[in-house]
Amino acid sequence: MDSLATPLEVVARPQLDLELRGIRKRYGDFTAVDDVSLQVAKGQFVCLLGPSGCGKTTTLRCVAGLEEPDDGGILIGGKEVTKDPPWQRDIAMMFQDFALFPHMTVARQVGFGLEMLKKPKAEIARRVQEVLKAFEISPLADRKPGSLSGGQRQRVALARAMITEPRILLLDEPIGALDYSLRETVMLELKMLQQRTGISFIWVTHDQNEAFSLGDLVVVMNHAKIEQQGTAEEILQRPATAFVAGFVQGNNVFHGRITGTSPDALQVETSAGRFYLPRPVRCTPMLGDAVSFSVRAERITDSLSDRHANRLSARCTAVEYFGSVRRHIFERPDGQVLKYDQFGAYAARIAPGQTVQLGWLVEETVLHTGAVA
Ligand SMILES: Nc1ncnc2c1ncn2[C@@H]1O[C@H](COP(=O)(O)OP(=O)(O)OP(=O)(O)O)[C@@H](O)[C@H]1O
Repeated sequence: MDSLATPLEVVARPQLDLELRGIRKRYGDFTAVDDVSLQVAKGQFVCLLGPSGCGKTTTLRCVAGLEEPDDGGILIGGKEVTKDPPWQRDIAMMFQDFALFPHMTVARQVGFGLEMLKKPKAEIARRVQEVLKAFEISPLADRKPGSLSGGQRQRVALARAMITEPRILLLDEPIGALDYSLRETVMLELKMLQQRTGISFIWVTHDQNEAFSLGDLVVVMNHAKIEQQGTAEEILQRPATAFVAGFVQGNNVFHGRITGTSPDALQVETSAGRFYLPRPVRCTPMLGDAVSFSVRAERITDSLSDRHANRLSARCTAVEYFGSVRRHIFERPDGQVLKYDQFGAYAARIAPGQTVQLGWLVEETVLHTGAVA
């Protein structure tokens, strides 16, 4: 076995489908993936989420064996594969453009992976029939990709990827090319398929709705690094960094300095005023430290009581109605913009132009404590 570039001992952990140990990939002077570590449990649905260019696809290509990392190690099913070619890894890959072969029939296309593995012809024919049936594309068996709709092409690409029953399916923006109207149905189907087959999915997307509704584990990347990984709820409710808080929908992010500490609270001075935060358990910020924190738009209220220690006044500049929520946008003279969401079924109370006192509880304020794995 090749030794890993990291000094870590290789310990087989068969319960993990995938383990990345500090992988790094450079193109000349540019680092596309920087010290990325990740553990994917058996049958997990993992979404790599982040803005364009943050390194999601490069990470996926390293797992696939299409790129070789400069440092770090990759284990699939407990076996080190860092230098193995793609076909020796227990994976399959599906791309955004589906990468179908234009001159091949659907049936041949779907069986291609088994042909490459030199399986007997009779076995290939039987498996192709089964898989075409499972993906409800049997009537398309003799058609070529050019005559298929986007949704049909997507099914063919998926059937082709899954026929070899890989341990891990790598999907790069797999529904990015589909109409919006189709996406929700396809997402639900894919989630059910993933759960039924127990194959781990590593799904790259820049769409947070996709990531949060599908992923058992969501990995947020920025500038080649992992900023935070966790469940959708952990990331939405406890963003670890100002980047994550700003990237996911619905957070108000503040920057300031610590001006007071007590055993259970921190006092932070910002351009929008003084605010109070629960003192974190795992780190001890010091007086004068620069910090950032956030509060979610639905945690804010304009019905204030003595309990709302965090308050500010701001002018409403816009109200947007989304059905389930009514979002108010506020601005302050110091430039701080604030989002305040009300349950959409409630009657409108605030109109653009009004200046309103807003507040939230100390315990609803989240201090960003840095990258969290
Ligand atoms: N072969 C290459 N040579 C040079 N730079 C590259 C190469 N491949 C990727 N990069 C750069 O590495 C960075 C990360 O690219 P990557 O495709 O992994 O990002 P991404 O997060 O998947 O973005 P997107 O969502 O736009 O696909 C980008 O700045 C990209 O230009």
